[in-house]
Amino acid sequence: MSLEELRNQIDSLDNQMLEILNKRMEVVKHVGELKKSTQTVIYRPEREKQIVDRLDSMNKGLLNRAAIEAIYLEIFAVSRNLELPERIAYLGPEGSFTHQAAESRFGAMSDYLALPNIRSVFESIDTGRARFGVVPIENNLEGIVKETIDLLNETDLKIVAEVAISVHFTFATKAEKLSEIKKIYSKDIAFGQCEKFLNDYFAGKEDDFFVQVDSTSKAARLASQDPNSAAICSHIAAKLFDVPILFDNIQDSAQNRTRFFIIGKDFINQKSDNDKTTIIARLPEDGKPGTLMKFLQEFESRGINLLKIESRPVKEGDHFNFWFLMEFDGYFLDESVQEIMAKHASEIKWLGSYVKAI
Ligand SMILES: O=C(O)C(=O)C[C@]1(C(=O)O)C=C[C@@H](O)C=C1
Repeated sequence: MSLEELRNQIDSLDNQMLEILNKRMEVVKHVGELKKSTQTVIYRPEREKQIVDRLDSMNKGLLNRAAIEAIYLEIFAVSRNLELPERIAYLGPEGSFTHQAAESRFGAMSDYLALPNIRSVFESIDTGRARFGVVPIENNLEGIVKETIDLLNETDLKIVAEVAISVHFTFATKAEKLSEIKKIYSKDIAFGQCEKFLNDYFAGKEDDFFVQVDSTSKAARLASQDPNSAAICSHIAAKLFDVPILFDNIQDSAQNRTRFFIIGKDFINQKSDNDKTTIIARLPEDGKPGTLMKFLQEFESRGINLLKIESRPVKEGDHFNFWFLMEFDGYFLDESVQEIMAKHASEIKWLGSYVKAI
């Protein structure tokens, strides 16, 4: 068949797809009207997962799961915007890994708001400037992002979903030679993830050679303004700010992944077939041995699989007291989870139950 004939086939299929997509949007519009009249939330991550799972399981064609998911995330984003445009705040500026995580979930069509720090993302949701926020929670090499879990403890915002993306760092600079570089900008966590590279090329430099900034894309912007500096940043940020990439993939591990939370106000997911729950536990500070162990046994005895436990200082008085962020398999209304939540009601703050992505 000639190229022209093949293209004619594509045109005809595109016409059919457009017609079907418009039909889908008609139905979505009705869903939006229904949700408006019943005041229910638009974004339903568990329903989106169900749709992708179903399509993947019945799929017999050339598309793989990742391709189906990528196409449908855009369709969902367009659908949600048709139902009710909702703004998404993220730790910016544009080109940050958080931006990449936000786009991987909310698609290119959503209305985004880049904010300078994690606290302002939380505040934007609290004040209604944005409906959802995207913030980093942990990296598999560096560990937890303390600011995010401290803010989850301080505020009443809930976890709507989790997203994980692979992190690749580049070393970008306008300098012609490495010897011309007088400082390197990056985020604390990124410096930590590129230690081997920094030791190979910049061992023995003074502490002020490494300048910590709020985000890796801010680092790229600063490096674009000063040819005697460099940035450790994402590929997109280097491109966005026009800073040439001198070295690519400089991270210590090829398996470098960051996990992000999508947070929202007054948000409760419906149960899916694969949920995770996050809580904060403030156990009594009576100094009795075994308090934490007894609490953990509540999970073990009910067959609940614990996934994570992180301790954070209470920051009151001069004691060494801690609270714990805990994650486990299951949905908050599961009978076994409810038993623990009821028994320890005054000690537990529920942060959300959401589709497990990791
Ligand atoms: O099923 C819904 O609740 C919808 O609003 C429709 C729809 C979709 O496009 O299929 C859109 C947004 C939700 O996040 C989930 C699904």
